[in-house]
Amino acid sequence: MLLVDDDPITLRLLAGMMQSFGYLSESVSGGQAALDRINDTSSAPIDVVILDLVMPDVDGMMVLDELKKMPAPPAVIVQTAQGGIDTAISAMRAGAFDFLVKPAAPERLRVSITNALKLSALQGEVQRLRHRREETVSFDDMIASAPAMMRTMELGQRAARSAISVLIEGEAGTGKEWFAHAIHGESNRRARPFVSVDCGAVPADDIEVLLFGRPATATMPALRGRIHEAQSGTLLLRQIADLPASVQARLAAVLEEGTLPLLAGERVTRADFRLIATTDRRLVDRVAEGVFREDLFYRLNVFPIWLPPLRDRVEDLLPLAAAFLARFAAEEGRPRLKGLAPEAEALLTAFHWPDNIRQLENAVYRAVILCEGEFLRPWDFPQIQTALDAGAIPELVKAWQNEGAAAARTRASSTGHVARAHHRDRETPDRPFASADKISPPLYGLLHLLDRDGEMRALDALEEAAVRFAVEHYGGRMSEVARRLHIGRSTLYRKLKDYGIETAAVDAA
Ligand SMILES: Nc1ncnc2c1ncn2[C@@H]1O[C@H](COP(=O)(O)OP(=O)(O)OP(=O)(O)O)[C@@H](O)[C@H]1O
Repeated sequence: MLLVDDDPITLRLLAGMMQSFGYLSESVSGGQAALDRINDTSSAPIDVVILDLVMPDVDGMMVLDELKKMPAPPAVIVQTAQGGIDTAISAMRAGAFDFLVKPAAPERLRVSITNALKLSALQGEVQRLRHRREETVSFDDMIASAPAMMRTMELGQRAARSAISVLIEGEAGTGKEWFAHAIHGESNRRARPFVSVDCGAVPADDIEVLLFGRPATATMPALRGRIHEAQSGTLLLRQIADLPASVQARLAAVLEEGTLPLLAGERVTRADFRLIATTDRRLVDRVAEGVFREDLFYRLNVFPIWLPPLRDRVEDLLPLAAAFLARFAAEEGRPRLKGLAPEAEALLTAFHWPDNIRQLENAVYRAVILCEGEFLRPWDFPQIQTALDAGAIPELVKAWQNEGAAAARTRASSTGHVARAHHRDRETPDRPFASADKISPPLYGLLHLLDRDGEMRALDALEEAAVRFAVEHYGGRMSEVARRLHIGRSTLYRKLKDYGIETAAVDAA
């Protein structure tokens, strides 16, 4: 979040709210400083700006005008002391996502931020998919801001500027095909064909004809190969390690001679395609094993790029999950779905994702289908939980789970509800990093005592979270909420008002 206001007190208030909501925020005191920060590509990208309209020098409207010129500007929530309808209309016309009158109620601001984040994730995803369809994917369409990806992206951009052959290696589902699209989309061949062949998916007997075509015979017409179709564009050979030996030899010959395979009656044509090959097996090992031709390996390995696995780019995990969630929520008609609950984020972060981004995409899809509330919770990711239970978790998390399960069993056996409590505990590995702060995990674990910087959250923020949870947990039955919290109903209603918690109380009468 970027907080922009010339009033230091407002900035402090907003920063406090952001901390209690669990968002990372930065504050600047003027419009120009805000634009400088948003344009600063060396720092983490800004998702949402909370912008004051009335500021000296560069004011909020000028900031909005500048942001409109950017290809992918952050969502802007405008905040101003002027509540006039004209101001609101001008700000929305200038591209603001929402408009709040100062001082905005925390709950109203939180809803606005949640919606803004959802929208920006969806917009990004829509743009990425459109680019994919139009074959104009660029590196900007890749969700990749992890340090481990920076060098890789730079290599990809360099490769895009020439016609050099590229070998992309990396575990399954790391985004190799997507990366190849980006190289093509940023090259000067972007308007030319992009032809993709999955060497692992085509039967060995057919791949030669598919790739190189065949002249007409007495019974069959001539067939152009994929290699001919890629002329002047890009040829992507996926799973190149699966190419049968005879086809490897032919491909090596085409690359050596630099001419397209002749179909009957054609003139010799110089081969003019950029070759990109991908593999999830180390090609050099395949050469050592004697199953991949060394000469072809050297022809392919001119510009090798290694895509790191998702577990080595944890910074990208939650943005990827948010983008997938936005897409699937839209596709599946779940407009109420707002995002990932912090416990679900912790669960995803603790997992090691052996099948990488594709696995994350599938897990989020499944969770969107399973989810019945507004936020994806740990129990919407049953397979990930099972995998974690199976021992694929970091030692830190494992230690906490054992501790949590033991605590749950002790507590449950003392109340005679062993099965239910254990089940709950398995369903809610709520604070996987809790052992780091030496706090024994609560059974339901929805209350985070520490903020993202590892500092204690303010008491009123904790109280607010507890009240919110209680209202949700008891389905808005206020007498039950008050009874469980050991407070009077009037105290409860005062707290609801103080914290701006809107409820449709079912027993308010
Ligand atoms: N940086 C990214 N941003 C958004 N989506 C991505 C990104 N990288 C990969 N994906 C998505 O993840 C899925 C897997 O990507 P992709 O098919 O490119 O992986 P791969 O490494 O080629 O897989 P395989 O090894 O099985 O061929 C795809 O649906 C793709 O859209």
